[in-house]
Amino acid sequence: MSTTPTPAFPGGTILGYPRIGRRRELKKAVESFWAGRTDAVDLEVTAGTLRRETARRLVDLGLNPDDGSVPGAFSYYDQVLDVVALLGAVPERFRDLLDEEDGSLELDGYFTVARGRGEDAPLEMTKWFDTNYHYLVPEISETTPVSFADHRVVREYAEAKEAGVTTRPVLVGPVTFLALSKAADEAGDGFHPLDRLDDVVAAYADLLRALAAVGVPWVQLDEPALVTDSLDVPAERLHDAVRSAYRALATDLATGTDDTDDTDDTDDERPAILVTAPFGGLHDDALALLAASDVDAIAIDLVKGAVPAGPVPGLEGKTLVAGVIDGHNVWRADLAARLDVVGSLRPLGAGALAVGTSTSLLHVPHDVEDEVFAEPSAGAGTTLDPRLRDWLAFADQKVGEVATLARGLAEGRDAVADALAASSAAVASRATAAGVVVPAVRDRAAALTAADFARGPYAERASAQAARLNLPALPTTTIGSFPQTPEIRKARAAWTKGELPDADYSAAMRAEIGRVVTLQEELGLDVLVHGEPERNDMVQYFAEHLDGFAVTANGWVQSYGSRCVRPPILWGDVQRPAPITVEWSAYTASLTEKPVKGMLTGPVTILAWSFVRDDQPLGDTANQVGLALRDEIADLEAAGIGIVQVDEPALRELLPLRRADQPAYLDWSVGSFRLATSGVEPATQVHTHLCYSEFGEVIGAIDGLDADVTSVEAARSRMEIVPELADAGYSRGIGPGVYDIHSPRVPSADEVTELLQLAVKSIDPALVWVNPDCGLKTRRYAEVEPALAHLVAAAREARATL
Ligand SMILES: CN1c2c(nc(N)[nH]c2=O)NC[C@@H]1CNc1ccc(C(=O)N[C@@H](CCC(=O)N[C@@H](CCC(=O)N[C@@H](CCC(=O)O)C(=O)O)C(=O)O)C(=O)O)cc1
Ligand SMILES: N[C@@H](CCS)C(=O)O
Ligand SMILES: [Zn+2]
Repeated sequence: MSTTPTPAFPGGTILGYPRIGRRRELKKAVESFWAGRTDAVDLEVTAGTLRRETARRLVDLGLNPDDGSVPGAFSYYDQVLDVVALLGAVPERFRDLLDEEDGSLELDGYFTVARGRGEDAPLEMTKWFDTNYHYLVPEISETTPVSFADHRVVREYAEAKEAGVTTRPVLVGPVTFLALSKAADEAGDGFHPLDRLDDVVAAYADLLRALAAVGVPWVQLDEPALVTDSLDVPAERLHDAVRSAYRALATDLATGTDDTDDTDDTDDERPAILVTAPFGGLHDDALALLAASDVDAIAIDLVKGAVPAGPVPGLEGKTLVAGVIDGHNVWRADLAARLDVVGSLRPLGAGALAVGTSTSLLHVPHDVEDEVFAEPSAGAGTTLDPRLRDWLAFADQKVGEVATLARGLAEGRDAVADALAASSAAVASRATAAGVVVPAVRDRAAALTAADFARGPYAERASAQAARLNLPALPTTTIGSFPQTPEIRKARAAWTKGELPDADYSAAMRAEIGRVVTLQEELGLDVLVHGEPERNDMVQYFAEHLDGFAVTANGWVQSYGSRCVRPPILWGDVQRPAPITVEWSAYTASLTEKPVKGMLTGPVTILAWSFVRDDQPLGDTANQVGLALRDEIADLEAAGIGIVQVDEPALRELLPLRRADQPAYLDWSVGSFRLATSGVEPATQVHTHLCYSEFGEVIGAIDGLDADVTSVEAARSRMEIVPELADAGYSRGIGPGVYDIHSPRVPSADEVTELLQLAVKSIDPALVWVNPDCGLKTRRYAEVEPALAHLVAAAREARATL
């Protein structure tokens, strides 16, 4: 039984912090290691410096250096992969990478599991709850090795301690780890990774003993699986797992023999345990279970989740960490209102309350002060409107907010009265600022009718498009982007800095488009694209050209591994001051006789990959973006572009984690896409593209988009989605990806043929298009050229057999 060290984290805490570095130092160090320019020691030195600087920075920002309030949440690549490494739980194909003595994985091996090796595919990547962060999916079977193999967490604690900060190691919890894993190929029928819970928990217990042995006061185990009901595990099974895991970790390991002992020499078998449940409301049953367990603190998300009803038996011996500062968006909080929410937890009967963030701060940029604030200027526009400075809170500002609220909780509101007043004033100034509400935008949205969301019958569209486009059976195309070469990036970097004049930059991009068109013609593709060289990112680019958005200079957020994005900030009503893509598409069309596909990012994806305003329903914001895109599509059509693709890769990502909330989401998300695309003539062909997720759950919505052609990621799952779509009655064009662009591997023509045959077996071949899984921006030409040549050859061969 634990005697709880209450109150925990009286100065407030955060659940995690960005780890890529303020200037992407980790990204650069990791990529330089991969390229062989530096060795593992160099990388470890850079990472160590970054970790120490982070710990000290968090203390400077107000977190207590001595009581485990500072999270130790570093990762070289991904926190789920870190647990795979902790346990040595790698798939069979990577077992040779494990150390023969202790089953651990060296840094090189760790990256190999993440990135693959020759024919050995890396772990699959998928979205982390409803964020734009991707984790690696562990593959577990009855025989996967599981032990406490890697002591990195212990070493990193010692490193921070040495630098004067007592950190709280952060790990994905055992239940979430297994709930998110998939059964490895060799697993028997009916096996679920959770069948290995006892083994995994035993390894975590060994880790906790090792942490206790070096005096770690607190450990954090993240269990976001407990906020969703849409995993493939029944809630009862998850709850049984929670009961069993935390009995073994919290009850069966002794702790608290002497909480006042500040030496490292105790009889504790484990540190105090904080279990967190970010990204939504914790299931009532799970809260009850955790409260009844012997864990020492529970963190709940009070941004996405509601205040639970109380009292909750068992909480009296625990600290409840109130996640009132939003870890997933960038708006400065109304601190007085947030303090009220903390106060409203009193009826739950917790032994103590602490202030925290709703999620890790991994999902927001480092620091507002890293931005350049100036009146909007010409050029690429990474300066921020000075008004935004006062409205925003990135990770560092959020730590300050947590510290202020904690002080208010401990000492009373008067102690922080000035800070509360300043935050309320900032929130109020945002509400009334010019551009936040634009009457013309509101009037246009209010005048919409059902007719604005619908096109004419598909049969009529299909025949008009066939007559106009005159395409062969199994038409070939690509998803839009071609490789973003170092030359393109260099030119854009120079242009952004003002070192390359607009005309020269534009000429460089046009030259690139010319090369991409020539290549596609030589390859024999049927529908051509311009290759998107002018886009830094498929969302940021549009945000730069729409009113109501701001973009940052240094607001990098990790998307996966070393890849980062700078999510735009959607702060006001959205409108399109001028056409965005028309000039590029029209120029492309002037270079070829083949049909050219215009390329836009859809409203849902623009919202999903931006920091969105929180002062109106997301559906209203989506319709504003939808209307701006509708105007863009009308202009493309007027410029003679006969095919327009509107990408919605994030349609699945924004799907609410609770099933009850999903129908309303699907309604507005599908609606905003239809609003964007329904203004065109029947002869204009609308494509959409979906990737990065399992789309089985949104099959109905894919049909509801009413696009003439839908391309979907399908190569790795071997066309799994095609029969699912056919069974659901989907009967418009479908382009299941036949080239897995996530891998440097070049598929042979035979492999492409095999995938194509699988597709045409389960759906009318007249509907099938031939394309890669996604855009080619992250690949190199040396891979893309042969892969596309094989794709075209396979399509031609298949045509002959139809
Ligand atoms: C499709 N995906 C996307 C998601 N979210 C988005 N917002 N965008 C997406 O495309 N989510 C799901 C997936 C995630 N996938 C990816 C894939 C690839 C990246 C990626 O490559 N990111 C790049 C940064 C891209 C970018 O913003 N490029 C800019 C700036 C480039 C840069 O760093 N320039 C250097 C100078 C370069 C030089 O001199 O050579 C600099 O500024 O220092 C651009 O092209 O202008 C990355 O590097 O991580 C992300 C998500
Ligand atoms: N048109 C985009 C879609 C990515 S999801 C591209 O090709 O990169
Ligand atoms: Zn894609």
